[in-house]
Amino acid sequence: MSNTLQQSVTQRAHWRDYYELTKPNVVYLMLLTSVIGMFMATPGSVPWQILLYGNIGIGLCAAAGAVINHLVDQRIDIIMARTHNRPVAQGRVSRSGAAIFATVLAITGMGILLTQINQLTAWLTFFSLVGYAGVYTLWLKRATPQNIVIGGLPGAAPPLLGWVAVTNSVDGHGLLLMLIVFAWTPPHFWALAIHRRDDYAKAGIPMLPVTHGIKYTAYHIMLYTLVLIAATLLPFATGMCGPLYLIGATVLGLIFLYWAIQIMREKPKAPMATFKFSILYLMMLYMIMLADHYLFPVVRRAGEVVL
Ligand code: HEM
Ligand SMILES: CC(C)=CCC/C(C)=C/CC/C(C)=C/COP(=O)(O)OP(=O)(O)O
Repeated sequence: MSNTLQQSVTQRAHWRDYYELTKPNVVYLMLLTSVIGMFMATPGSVPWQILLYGNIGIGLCAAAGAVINHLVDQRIDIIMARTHNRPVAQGRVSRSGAAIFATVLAITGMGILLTQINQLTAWLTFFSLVGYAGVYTLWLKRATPQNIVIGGLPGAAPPLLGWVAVTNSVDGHGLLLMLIVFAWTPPHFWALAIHRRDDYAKAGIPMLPVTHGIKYTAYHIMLYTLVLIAATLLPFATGMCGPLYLIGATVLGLIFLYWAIQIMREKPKAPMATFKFSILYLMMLYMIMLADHYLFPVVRRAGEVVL
Protein backbone atom coordinates (compact mmCIF):
# COMPACT_ATOMS: atom_id res chain seq x y z
CA MET A 1 0.00 0.00 0.00
CA SER A 2 1.39 3.42 -0.94
CA ASN A 3 2.09 5.92 1.83
CA THR A 4 -0.65 8.25 0.62
CA LEU A 5 -3.26 5.48 0.59
CA GLN A 6 -2.13 4.23 3.98
CA GLN A 7 -2.43 7.75 5.35
CA SER A 8 -5.94 8.23 3.98
CA VAL A 9 -7.09 4.89 5.43
CA THR A 10 -5.69 5.90 8.83
CA GLN A 11 -7.32 9.31 8.51
CA ARG A 12 -10.74 7.80 7.77
CA ALA A 13 -10.51 5.33 10.65
CA HIS A 14 -9.56 8.24 12.87
CA TRP A 15 -12.72 10.19 12.10
CA ARG A 16 -14.88 7.14 12.57
CA ASP A 17 -13.38 6.75 16.04
CA TYR A 18 -14.35 10.29 16.99
CA TYR A 19 -17.81 9.69 15.58
CA GLU A 20 -18.15 6.48 17.64
CA LEU A 21 -17.23 8.41 20.79
CA THR A 22 -20.41 10.45 20.45
CA LYS A 23 -22.64 7.32 20.80
CA PRO A 24 -24.42 8.40 17.61
CA ASN A 25 -27.33 5.96 17.69
CA VAL A 26 -28.22 6.92 21.24
CA VAL A 27 -28.00 10.63 20.38
CA TYR A 28 -30.14 10.15 17.23
CA LEU A 29 -32.92 8.56 19.27
CA MET A 30 -32.65 11.39 21.79
CA LEU A 31 -32.95 13.87 18.95
CA LEU A 32 -36.06 12.10 17.68
CA THR A 33 -37.62 12.71 21.10
CA SER A 34 -36.47 16.34 21.22
CA VAL A 35 -37.79 17.04 17.70
CA ILE A 36 -41.15 15.52 18.65
CA GLY A 37 -41.08 17.39 21.98
CA MET A 38 -40.85 20.59 19.92
CA PHE A 39 -43.83 19.69 17.72
CA MET A 40 -45.91 18.62 20.71
CA ALA A 41 -45.37 22.03 22.29
CA THR A 42 -47.33 23.85 19.59
CA PRO A 43 -50.53 23.23 17.62
CA GLY A 44 -48.89 24.79 14.56
CA SER A 45 -45.50 24.35 13.03
CA VAL A 46 -42.15 24.82 14.73
CA PRO A 47 -40.03 27.71 13.38
CA TRP A 48 -37.20 26.21 11.33
CA GLN A 49 -34.56 28.09 13.33
CA ILE A 50 -35.68 26.39 16.56
CA LEU A 51 -35.90 23.00 14.86
CA LEU A 52 -32.43 23.33 13.37
CA TYR A 53 -30.41 25.18 16.01
CA GLY A 54 -32.26 23.64 18.96
CA ASN A 55 -31.54 20.09 17.87
CA ILE A 56 -27.97 20.80 16.79
CA GLY A 57 -27.32 22.38 20.21
CA ILE A 58 -28.98 19.57 22.19
CA GLY A 59 -27.29 16.92 19.99
CA LEU A 60 -23.82 18.44 20.40
CA CYS A 61 -24.20 18.64 24.19
CA ALA A 62 -25.48 15.04 24.40
CA ALA A 63 -22.54 13.97 22.20
CA ALA A 64 -20.15 15.83 24.54
CA GLY A 65 -21.60 13.86 27.47
CA ALA A 66 -21.05 10.61 25.57
CA VAL A 67 -17.41 11.49 24.83
CA ILE A 68 -16.75 12.29 28.50
CA ASN A 69 -18.37 8.94 29.39
CA HIS A 70 -15.77 7.17 27.19
CA LEU A 71 -13.00 9.14 28.86
CA VAL A 72 -14.11 8.51 32.44
CA ASP A 73 -14.94 4.84 31.79
CA GLN A 74 -11.69 3.97 30.00
CA ARG A 75 -10.61 1.48 32.66
CA ILE A 76 -13.92 -0.39 32.88
CA ASP A 77 -14.47 -0.27 29.11
CA ILE A 78 -11.19 -2.18 28.65
CA ILE A 79 -12.42 -4.90 31.01
CA MET A 80 -15.89 -5.46 29.52
CA ALA A 81 -16.21 -7.46 26.26
CA ARG A 82 -19.00 -5.20 24.94
CA THR A 83 -16.91 -2.05 25.30
CA HIS A 84 -13.40 -3.47 24.96
CA ASN A 85 -12.84 -2.11 21.45
CA ARG A 86 -13.88 1.45 22.12
CA PRO A 87 -11.61 4.20 20.76
CA VAL A 88 -10.34 5.56 24.09
CA ALA A 89 -10.16 2.11 25.72
CA GLN A 90 -7.91 0.96 22.87
CA GLY A 91 -5.88 4.17 22.72
CA ARG A 92 -6.91 4.92 19.14
CA VAL A 93 -8.07 8.29 20.50
CA SER A 94 -5.87 9.77 23.22
CA ARG A 95 -7.34 10.98 26.50
CA SER A 96 -6.40 14.56 25.70
CA GLY A 97 -7.88 14.19 22.19
CA ALA A 98 -11.18 13.01 23.70
CA ALA A 99 -11.14 15.79 26.32
CA ILE A 100 -10.57 18.49 23.69
CA PHE A 101 -13.26 16.96 21.45
CA ALA A 102 -15.79 16.94 24.32
CA THR A 103 -14.96 20.54 25.21
CA VAL A 104 -15.39 21.73 21.62
CA LEU A 105 -18.72 19.88 21.31
CA ALA A 106 -20.03 21.25 24.63
CA ILE A 107 -18.96 24.84 24.00
CA THR A 108 -20.35 24.82 20.46
CA GLY A 109 -23.61 23.24 21.60
CA MET A 110 -24.04 25.64 24.51
CA GLY A 111 -23.09 28.60 22.32
CA ILE A 112 -25.77 27.68 19.79
CA LEU A 113 -28.44 27.19 22.47
CA LEU A 114 -27.56 30.41 24.30
CA THR A 115 -27.47 32.59 21.20
CA GLN A 116 -30.12 30.98 18.99
CA ILE A 117 -32.67 29.40 21.37
CA ASN A 118 -33.11 30.56 24.96
CA GLN A 119 -31.32 30.57 28.33
CA LEU A 120 -33.67 28.05 29.93
CA THR A 121 -33.10 25.40 27.24
CA ALA A 122 -29.35 26.04 27.32
CA TRP A 123 -29.00 25.62 31.08
CA LEU A 124 -31.34 22.62 31.31
CA THR A 125 -29.24 21.00 28.58
CA PHE A 126 -26.07 21.86 30.46
CA PHE A 127 -27.46 20.29 33.67
CA SER A 128 -28.32 17.17 31.64
CA LEU A 129 -24.77 17.01 30.32
CA VAL A 130 -23.33 17.38 33.83
CA GLY A 131 -25.93 14.93 35.19
CA TYR A 132 -24.89 12.23 32.72
CA ALA A 133 -21.14 12.81 32.45
CA GLY A 134 -20.55 13.94 36.03
CA VAL A 135 -23.22 12.62 38.38
CA TYR A 136 -24.02 9.31 36.63
CA THR A 137 -20.73 8.34 35.01
CA LEU A 138 -18.29 9.60 37.60
CA TRP A 139 -20.25 8.72 40.69
CA LEU A 140 -23.60 6.85 40.59
CA LYS A 141 -22.55 4.18 38.10
CA ARG A 142 -19.91 2.92 40.53
CA ALA A 143 -21.86 3.67 43.73
CA THR A 144 -25.34 2.10 43.70
CA PRO A 145 -27.48 -0.42 41.78
CA GLN A 146 -30.08 2.37 41.47
CA ASN A 147 -27.49 4.21 39.31
CA ILE A 148 -29.47 4.09 36.10
CA VAL A 149 -32.78 5.05 37.71
CA ILE A 150 -31.41 8.35 39.02
CA GLY A 151 -28.93 8.63 36.14
CA GLY A 152 -31.84 8.16 33.74
CA LEU A 153 -33.02 11.75 34.31
CA PRO A 154 -30.50 13.44 31.99
CA GLY A 155 -31.12 10.86 29.26
CA ALA A 156 -34.86 11.50 29.60
CA ALA A 157 -34.46 15.27 29.29
CA PRO A 158 -34.39 15.74 25.46
CA PRO A 159 -38.19 15.78 24.86
CA LEU A 160 -38.51 18.40 27.62
CA LEU A 161 -35.57 20.31 26.17
CA GLY A 162 -37.34 20.33 22.79
CA TRP A 163 -40.53 21.54 24.44
CA VAL A 164 -38.70 24.31 26.32
CA ALA A 165 -36.87 25.39 23.16
CA VAL A 166 -40.31 26.25 21.71
CA THR A 167 -42.17 27.54 24.78
CA ASN A 168 -39.35 28.88 26.98
CA SER A 169 -41.15 27.35 29.97
CA VAL A 170 -41.32 24.05 31.84
CA ASP A 171 -44.89 22.80 32.19
CA GLY A 172 -46.78 19.61 32.98
CA HIS A 173 -47.07 18.27 29.47
CA GLY A 174 -43.39 18.79 28.75
CA LEU A 175 -42.56 17.00 31.99
CA LEU A 176 -44.89 14.16 31.01
CA LEU A 177 -42.87 13.58 27.84
CA MET A 178 -39.77 13.35 30.01
CA LEU A 179 -41.46 11.03 32.50
CA ILE A 180 -42.12 8.51 29.72
CA VAL A 181 -38.41 8.22 28.83
CA PHE A 182 -37.51 8.20 32.53
CA ALA A 183 -39.80 5.20 33.20
CA TRP A 184 -38.57 3.50 30.00
CA THR A 185 -34.89 3.65 30.94
CA PRO A 186 -34.78 0.92 33.66
CA PRO A 187 -36.40 -1.82 31.54
CA HIS A 188 -34.29 -0.66 28.56
CA PHE A 189 -31.06 -0.96 30.45
CA TRP A 190 -31.67 -3.75 32.98
CA ALA A 191 -32.69 -6.11 30.17
CA LEU A 192 -29.24 -5.59 28.64
CA ALA A 193 -27.59 -5.73 32.06
CA ILE A 194 -29.06 -9.22 32.68
CA HIS A 195 -27.53 -10.36 29.40
CA ARG A 196 -24.20 -8.71 30.24
CA ARG A 197 -24.18 -9.48 33.96
CA ASP A 198 -20.80 -11.26 33.97
CA ASP A 199 -19.21 -8.34 32.14
CA TYR A 200 -20.39 -5.88 34.80
CA ALA A 201 -19.36 -8.22 37.62
CA LYS A 202 -15.87 -8.51 36.11
CA ALA A 203 -15.57 -4.72 35.94
CA GLY A 204 -16.84 -4.31 39.52
CA ILE A 205 -19.84 -2.18 38.50
CA PRO A 206 -22.80 -2.65 40.89
CA MET A 207 -25.54 -3.09 38.31
CA LEU A 208 -28.77 -4.56 39.71
CA PRO A 209 -28.36 -8.08 38.25
CA VAL A 210 -24.86 -8.24 39.78
CA THR A 211 -25.80 -7.01 43.26
CA HIS A 212 -29.32 -8.47 43.61
CA GLY A 213 -29.50 -11.27 41.04
CA ILE A 214 -31.55 -11.87 37.92
CA LYS A 215 -34.88 -12.69 39.56
CA TYR A 216 -34.91 -9.45 41.56
CA THR A 217 -33.95 -7.49 38.41
CA ALA A 218 -36.74 -9.21 36.48
CA TYR A 219 -39.25 -8.03 39.12
CA HIS A 220 -37.94 -4.51 38.80
CA ILE A 221 -38.17 -4.62 35.02
CA MET A 222 -41.81 -5.69 35.41
CA LEU A 223 -42.45 -2.92 37.94
CA TYR A 224 -41.02 -0.19 35.70
CA THR A 225 -42.78 -1.63 32.66
CA LEU A 226 -46.08 -1.18 34.51
CA VAL A 227 -45.06 2.36 35.52
CA LEU A 228 -44.12 2.99 31.88
CA ILE A 229 -47.50 1.78 30.64
CA ALA A 230 -49.27 4.02 33.17
CA ALA A 231 -47.06 6.98 32.24
CA THR A 232 -47.76 6.51 28.52
CA LEU A 233 -51.51 6.63 29.17
CA LEU A 234 -51.26 10.04 30.87
CA PRO A 235 -50.84 12.07 27.64
CA PHE A 236 -54.26 10.75 26.56
CA ALA A 237 -55.79 11.13 30.02
CA THR A 238 -54.70 14.77 30.21
CA GLY A 239 -55.89 15.58 26.71
CA MET A 240 -52.48 16.14 25.17
CA CYS A 241 -52.91 13.19 22.80
CA GLY A 242 -55.82 11.63 20.95
CA PRO A 243 -57.17 8.17 20.01
CA LEU A 244 -54.41 7.13 17.61
CA TYR A 245 -51.86 7.67 20.36
CA LEU A 246 -53.99 5.74 22.85
CA ILE A 247 -54.19 2.73 20.53
CA GLY A 248 -50.45 2.90 19.72
CA ALA A 249 -49.37 3.30 23.35
CA THR A 250 -51.63 0.44 24.44
CA VAL A 251 -50.41 -2.00 21.77
CA LEU A 252 -46.75 -1.10 22.31
CA GLY A 253 -47.21 -1.30 26.09
CA LEU A 254 -48.75 -4.76 25.83
CA ILE A 255 -45.80 -5.98 23.74
CA PHE A 256 -43.41 -4.56 26.33
CA LEU A 257 -45.40 -6.32 29.05
CA TYR A 258 -45.13 -9.59 27.10
CA TRP A 259 -41.34 -9.30 27.08
CA ALA A 260 -41.22 -8.38 30.77
CA ILE A 261 -43.20 -11.57 31.49
CA GLN A 262 -40.80 -13.57 29.32
CA ILE A 263 -37.88 -12.22 31.37
CA MET A 264 -39.67 -13.18 34.58
CA ARG A 265 -40.17 -16.69 33.15
CA GLU A 266 -36.40 -16.77 32.61
CA LYS A 267 -36.60 -17.35 28.85
CA PRO A 268 -32.93 -17.22 27.80
CA LYS A 269 -33.46 -15.00 24.74
CA ALA A 270 -35.88 -12.61 26.44
CA PRO A 271 -33.40 -10.05 27.91
CA MET A 272 -31.72 -9.20 24.58
CA ALA A 273 -35.04 -9.30 22.73
CA THR A 274 -36.47 -6.88 25.31
CA PHE A 275 -33.48 -4.55 25.01
CA LYS A 276 -33.82 -4.44 21.20
CA PHE A 277 -37.58 -3.99 21.42
CA SER A 278 -37.18 -1.16 23.94
CA ILE A 279 -35.43 0.96 21.30
CA LEU A 280 -38.07 0.24 18.67
CA TYR A 281 -40.73 0.91 21.32
CA LEU A 282 -39.54 4.42 22.14
CA MET A 283 -39.09 5.30 18.48
CA MET A 284 -42.58 4.08 17.55
CA LEU A 285 -44.29 5.62 20.59
CA TYR A 286 -42.95 9.08 19.85
CA MET A 287 -43.66 8.81 16.12
CA ILE A 288 -47.23 7.74 16.77
CA MET A 289 -47.56 10.64 19.22
CA LEU A 290 -46.46 13.03 16.48
CA ALA A 291 -48.84 11.53 13.89
CA ASP A 292 -51.70 11.75 16.39
CA HIS A 293 -50.84 15.38 17.19
CA TYR A 294 -51.50 16.49 13.62
CA LEU A 295 -54.18 13.95 12.67
CA PHE A 296 -56.38 14.57 15.72
CA PRO A 297 -55.81 18.22 16.66
CA VAL A 298 -59.44 18.73 17.75
CA VAL A 299 -59.25 16.05 20.40
CA ARG A 300 -56.03 17.62 21.69
CA ARG A 301 -57.58 21.07 21.97
CA ALA A 302 -60.81 19.81 23.52
CA GLY A 303 -59.01 18.06 26.33
CA GLU A 304 -56.84 20.94 27.40
CA VAL A 305 -55.80 20.16 30.96
CA VAL A 306 -52.83 21.77 32.62
CA LEU A 307 -51.01 19.42 34.97
C1 HEM B 1 -29.13 6.00 32.25
C2 HEM B 1 -29.73 5.83 31.11
C3 HEM B 1 -29.32 4.80 30.07
C4 HEM B 1 -28.49 3.75 30.19
C5 HEM B 1 -27.74 3.27 31.43
C6 HEM B 1 -28.40 3.11 28.88
C7 HEM B 1 -27.60 2.05 28.57
C8 HEM B 1 -27.38 1.57 27.31
C9 HEM B 1 -26.39 0.60 26.98
C10 HEM B 1 -25.40 -0.03 27.96
C11 HEM B 1 -26.47 0.38 25.65
C12 HEM B 1 -25.63 -0.58 24.83
C13 HEM B 1 -24.62 0.21 24.07
C14 HEM B 1 -23.71 -0.66 23.30
O1 HEM B 1 -24.14 -1.70 22.79
O2 HEM B 1 -22.55 -0.26 23.20
C15 HEM B 1 -27.53 1.20 25.13
C16 HEM B 1 -27.90 1.25 23.82
C17 HEM B 1 -28.78 2.13 23.32
N1 HEM B 1 -29.48 3.08 24.03
FE1 HEM B 1 -29.45 3.33 26.02
N2 HEM B 1 -29.19 3.80 28.00
C18 HEM B 1 -29.76 4.84 28.68
C19 HEM B 1 -30.60 5.78 28.18
C20 HEM B 1 -30.93 5.86 26.85
C21 HEM B 1 -31.75 6.90 26.31
C22 HEM B 1 -32.36 8.04 27.12
C23 HEM B 1 -31.85 6.66 24.97
C24 HEM B 1 -32.58 7.43 23.92
C25 HEM B 1 -33.61 8.17 24.12
C26 HEM B 1 -31.09 5.46 24.69
C27 HEM B 1 -30.99 4.89 23.45
C28 HEM B 1 -30.21 3.81 23.15
C29 HEM B 1 -29.99 3.29 21.80
C30 HEM B 1 -30.62 3.84 20.52
C31 HEM B 1 -29.10 2.25 21.91
C32 HEM B 1 -28.54 1.37 20.78
C33 HEM B 1 -27.19 1.91 20.41
C34 HEM B 1 -26.54 1.21 19.23
O3 HEM B 1 -27.06 0.21 18.75
O4 HEM B 1 -25.49 1.70 18.80
N3 HEM B 1 -30.57 5.00 25.86
N4 HEM B 1 -28.07 1.91 26.18
C1 LIG C 1 -27.40 16.90 27.20
C2 LIG C 1 -27.95 15.55 27.28
C3 LIG C 1 -29.29 15.34 26.72
C4 LIG C 1 -27.23 14.59 27.85
C5 LIG C 1 -27.54 13.15 27.80
C6 LIG C 1 -26.24 12.44 27.53
C7 LIG C 1 -26.35 11.01 27.07
C8 LIG C 1 -25.65 10.69 25.77
C9 LIG C 1 -26.95 10.03 27.78
C10 LIG C 1 -26.95 8.63 27.31
C11 LIG C 1 -27.39 7.65 28.31
C12 LIG C 1 -26.60 6.38 28.12
C13 LIG C 1 -26.35 5.80 26.79
C14 LIG C 1 -26.12 5.79 29.17
C15 LIG C 1 -25.25 4.59 29.07
O1 LIG C 1 -24.06 4.89 29.68
P1 LIG C 1 -23.22 3.76 30.29
O2 LIG C 1 -21.90 4.33 30.66
O3 LIG C 1 -23.93 3.05 31.38
O4 LIG C 1 -23.12 2.75 29.07
P2 LIG C 1 -21.83 2.19 28.35
O5 LIG C 1 -21.31 1.11 29.24
O6 LIG C 1 -22.35 1.67 27.03
O7 LIG C 1 -20.89 3.34 28.19
